[in-house]
Amino acid sequence: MKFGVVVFPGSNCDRDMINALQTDLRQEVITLWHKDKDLSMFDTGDCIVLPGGFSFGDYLRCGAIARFSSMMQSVIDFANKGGKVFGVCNGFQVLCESGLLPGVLLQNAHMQFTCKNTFIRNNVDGEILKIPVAHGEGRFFASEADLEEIEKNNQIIYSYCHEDGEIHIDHSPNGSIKSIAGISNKQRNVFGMMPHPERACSEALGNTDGRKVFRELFSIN
Ligand SMILES: NC(=O)CC[C@H](N)C(=O)O
Repeated sequence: MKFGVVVFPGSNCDRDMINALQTDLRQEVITLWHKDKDLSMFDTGDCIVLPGGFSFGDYLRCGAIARFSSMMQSVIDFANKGGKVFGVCNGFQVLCESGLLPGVLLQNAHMQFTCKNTFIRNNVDGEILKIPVAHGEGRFFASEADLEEIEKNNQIIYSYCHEDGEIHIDHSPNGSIKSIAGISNKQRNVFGMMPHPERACSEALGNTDGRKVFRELFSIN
């Protein structure tokens, strides 16, 4: 399986993502520039990754400008053909802005940028992972109708929780509705999450829980 990592002006987690995929997970990675649009080297078994950062300086709203880049039009077409797309942090914000995922990421409830380890629960197998967050606008919100759909289709892939697995708003770093840390689309080929699994893939960093996220979502070894 091949991964394409899209770089926007202001991306700052692209190197971490490429390094985690290549070095820690031993995957083939191609770096993509936001002004290009060619994805012909990927097939639908591959994955396009939108990394974290401050694309276009977070002006207007996080992800609102990146969503109009020529590469994003190709990424939307790729997703609509069934290709896998994964957005982390700013990448998640871009996916919501582009309509590939429902909902929106609002400013954190406490109005501050937060950078710390959090615990998240995988809602498929209940596994609890320690993964860091680093964002100012990570409070997931969706309309009542969208939220009903998201829950009905089991699209909440990760929820913030306590180390023991309890889900309560107090354990959320940003006040997300339903403690949502990550969701998928209904077809399960587009995924977005605020925590950064690529920052937790190396033994040198003292945490390899992030590898489990990539393995769970993309069935890689
Ligand atoms: N690390 C990131 O991707 C930051 C995301 C975003 N720009 C925010 O502060 O919310």
